[in-house]
Amino acid sequence: MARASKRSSDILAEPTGDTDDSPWECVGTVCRYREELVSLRQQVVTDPLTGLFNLRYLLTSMEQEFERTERTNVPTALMMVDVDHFKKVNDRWGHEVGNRVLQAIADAIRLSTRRLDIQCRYGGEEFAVLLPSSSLLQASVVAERLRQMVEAIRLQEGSDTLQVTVSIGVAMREKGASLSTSELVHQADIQLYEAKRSGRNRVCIAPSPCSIARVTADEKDMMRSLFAPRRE
Ligand SMILES: Nc1nc2c(ncn2[C@@H]2O[C@H](COP(=O)(O)OP(=O)(O)OP(=O)(O)O)[C@@H](O)[C@H]2O)c(=O)[nH]1
Repeated sequence: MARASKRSSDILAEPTGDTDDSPWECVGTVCRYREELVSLRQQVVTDPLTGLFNLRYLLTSMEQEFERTERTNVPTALMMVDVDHFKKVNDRWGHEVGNRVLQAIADAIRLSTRRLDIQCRYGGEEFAVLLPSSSLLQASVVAERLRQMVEAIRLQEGSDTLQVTVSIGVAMREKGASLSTSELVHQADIQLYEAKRSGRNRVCIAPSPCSIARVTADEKDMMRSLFAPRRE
């Protein structure tokens, strides 16, 4: 499972149709221009903090995958992932450490999903993963794997160890469903809200009940110490 995953740069460095002996590749100033073009294409669809795709790319990809679902009769799933109590992380450790947490979660998303999946930062401390050709059951397995992977992350901050969890909502679009991109996001968000409401650190998928978070006593102690008032 642990393997290099796709980054947005993989897709964006795709060939432009020029052949190896194209002037784009071998004439000095023109070569530089081509690199700038690739870099600009990359910036337009990439979240700079995490290197994941941004919302713009997610929405375009959802439209494409919905078309594929209509043609192939294979569903598309969406996971919405939100960091639990992230404000407390920022408040206690500062924004820079908060950013490191977001980067670590982005790495976990890359590692726990397939290269074909579209891994995005939706905004703030919320992420989205689009899973082409995936049923709700398949997506729920991926979501639970990600939940466990994030729960296992330990970030060292001075003499303290920092741990965070995520809540995840999953929804799916099948062939023939009159479900727009924003409606699919909304359905996954409803499940995400349910995961938060029922205790956080869990995956919720309609119509199943939310999976029970497996937090050990040691981890609960860790969370308590993390969120305790700052020691002077
Ligand atoms: N470090 C950092 N913090 C961010 C970024 N974007 C948003 N945030 C912070 O994320 C926090 C989100 O807080 P809330 O929306 O209250 O959510 P929460 O504390 O995670 O609580 P629950 O979602 O209910 O578990 C806010 O403090 C934002 O300032 C970012 O790019 N970097």
